[in-house]
Amino acid sequence: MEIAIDTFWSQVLERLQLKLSRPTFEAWIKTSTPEELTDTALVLRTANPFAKNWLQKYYMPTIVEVVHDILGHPVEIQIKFVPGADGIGSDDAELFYPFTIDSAPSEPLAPQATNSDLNSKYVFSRLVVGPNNRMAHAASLAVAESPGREFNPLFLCGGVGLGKTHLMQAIGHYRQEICSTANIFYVSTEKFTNDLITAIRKDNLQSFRDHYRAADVLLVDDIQFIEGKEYTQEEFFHTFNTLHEAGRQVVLASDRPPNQIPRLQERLCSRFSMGLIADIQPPDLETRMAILQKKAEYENMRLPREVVEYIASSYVSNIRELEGALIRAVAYISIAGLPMTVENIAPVLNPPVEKVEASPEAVISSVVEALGVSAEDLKGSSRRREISVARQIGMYLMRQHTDLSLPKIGEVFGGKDHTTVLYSCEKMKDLKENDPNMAQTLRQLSDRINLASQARK
Ligand SMILES: Nc1ncnc2c1ncn2[C@@H]1O[C@H](COP(=O)(O)OP(=O)(O)OP(=O)(O)O)[C@@H](O)[C@H]1O
Repeated sequence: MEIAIDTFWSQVLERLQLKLSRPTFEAWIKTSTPEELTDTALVLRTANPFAKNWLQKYYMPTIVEVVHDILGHPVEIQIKFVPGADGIGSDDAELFYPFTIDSAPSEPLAPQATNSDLNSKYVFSRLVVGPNNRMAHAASLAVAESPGREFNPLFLCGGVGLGKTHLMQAIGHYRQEICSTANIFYVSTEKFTNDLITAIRKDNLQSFRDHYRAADVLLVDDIQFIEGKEYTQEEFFHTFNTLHEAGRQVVLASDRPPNQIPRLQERLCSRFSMGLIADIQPPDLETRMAILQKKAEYENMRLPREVVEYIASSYVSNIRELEGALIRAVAYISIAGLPMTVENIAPVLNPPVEKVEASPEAVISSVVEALGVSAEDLKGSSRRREISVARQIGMYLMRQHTDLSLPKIGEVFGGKDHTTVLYSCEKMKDLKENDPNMAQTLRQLSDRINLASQARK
């Protein structure tokens, strides 16, 4: 009997959903599509190369069994991934966890074994997956399902508040669920260092070593803070080697890739880079909206779409700040007894960052320090891309943080015309709204200027 491909696939999904865990189903199966079904073959297309690998390696027998059951005869199953055809990298790529504001939140995975090192909220099911973190999510899930195999270490890197800790701890929770006796250690680099210092002080180095080397999965957060700590690096090197050689999984999180961590021993740098470096970018508007919606669902809040869009547009580069803004807005609305509208929440959200008046010198030196150009470059006329972008950023920030007129700003930048200053300001304003990376850079620079200026007051 002939069966329509859509009907067939819904039946497959229905059955696989019962056989597989939710994150596995959501990440690997639900994102795949059947491309062709004949009497003898089924061709499946996956959403990313990880999914192809993973389905082939670990889920083929389950898929074969389910397909056989539905069709009543065996077929050959081919799994393929076509780069570019899946929406990876495209702006409108769909999210892994579709949900609507009116639906009840789906249950987070109930951990069967709890681990007091881990925050119970940082599970895969609470994480929104968008184009910004899709690869990091897929790699984390792969590591959680099959630690110590392919990506060892997994090095998660990305800016502040973008979900590195969340992903890392989700690996820990998921692994602990699969294997309740596994030793899952989550530790900040600071705690690792402090434990080491205490062990040395108490002349107890062996028990420190025994402890960390007993990990089945070692999750180390903020590894960039190991920079320059020679003794910690030495000890971590040996811990890392022992675990790696024994096929145990190491996951590291950092705000920058290993080769950009200053004063990191070469041998550690090369070890940190030998697995997979998965970066997390600032989320786009659609993903930010999805994050707010998901958060609201878990808190049992109903948010009008325009409110979600308004908050998501105001906070671009840090998900922690985005969540903080939502909490502030909700608290204000409930205390004031007002309806949840954009007009009502605007006063507590705007401006997200207080602007502090700064001197032109403070702006210049912040740009120089952060972007690695010289003051002469900023005042000169070089058209090299990194210099001209730094100059435009400097002009924009000077407009934001000082009272100088456009011609005066032009003077500070080595006698540029006021139309050049205006053009730079407009361009940066536009990029700030549309380019999450630039928004993050401008935000960090603004924070730096604020801090420097407050310190001087
Ligand atoms: N994709 C996401 N979906 C839902 N929530 C997210 C997502 N990414 C981050 N968050 C939430 O944002 C907050 C900050 O995330 P997290 O602490 O993991 O960031 P981080 O990158 O480790 O930050 P830091 O650099 O400060 O250590 C957390 O509450 C986390 O749950």
